[in-house]
Amino acid sequence: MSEQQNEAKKIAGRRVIQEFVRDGMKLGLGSGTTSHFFVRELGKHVANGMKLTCTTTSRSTIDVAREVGIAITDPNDIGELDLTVDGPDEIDRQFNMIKGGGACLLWEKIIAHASRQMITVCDETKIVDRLGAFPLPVEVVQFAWKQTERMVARVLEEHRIEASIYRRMRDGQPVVTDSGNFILDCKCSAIVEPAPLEIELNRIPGVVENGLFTRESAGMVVGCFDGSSYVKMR
Ligand SMILES: O=C[C@H](O)[C@H](O)[C@H](O)COP(=O)(O)O
Repeated sequence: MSEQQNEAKKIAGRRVIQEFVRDGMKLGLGSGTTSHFFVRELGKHVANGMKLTCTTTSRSTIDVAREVGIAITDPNDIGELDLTVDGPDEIDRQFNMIKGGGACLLWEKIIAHASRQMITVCDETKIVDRLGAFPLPVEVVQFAWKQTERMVARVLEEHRIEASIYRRMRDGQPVVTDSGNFILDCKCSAIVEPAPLEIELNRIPGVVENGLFTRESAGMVVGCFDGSSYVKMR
């Protein structure tokens, strides 16, 4: 990842705080490198006295938040959130996203839906004309995962999507999510109709959640390589 891209992520995070975060809010903190830059920026405001009640979308974000002095509330004890800020792996101009490159999609979707508003934070490289270059993650229970994989392949085929599906591995071991599940990464041809695909994948027994987020994002805050940023609302 280039230094320029990291800088664009930081710029976007600062802009989110400026435009959307207010004292007293209940916030959902997203996962991944972009969200972590945002959390680190937020830590500076908390250190300067901003009062926030925060919960997170992954164990990794809990660690980053604590590191920068942000207390984390159990999601069961927070009620409805005002705002969740989270990053995509890809986002199109209709605000459809692929998420889950860091295996956090399930908690991310739960927390996004627990919030009155979700804002996407990203650098300009994440914006695409059509979803599908980034492999679509599907979180599945461990039991009979190869059967679930066959059913995922069938649904993708029904959507006329050519796909290669791989169980995600790291250091020779299957990746296990924060909820104890596996991830199937689906390297797809272009995803033309993400909204029905999102629903149909989730109808498969064994699928816990998939990385298509077609309804959640209310707007995007984009950091650019030239140092500028912009906000686009749905
Ligand atoms: O599971 C991970 C999340 O969906 C991330 O928010 C997503 O992968 C984007 O991560 P990054 O900001 O590192 O590109």
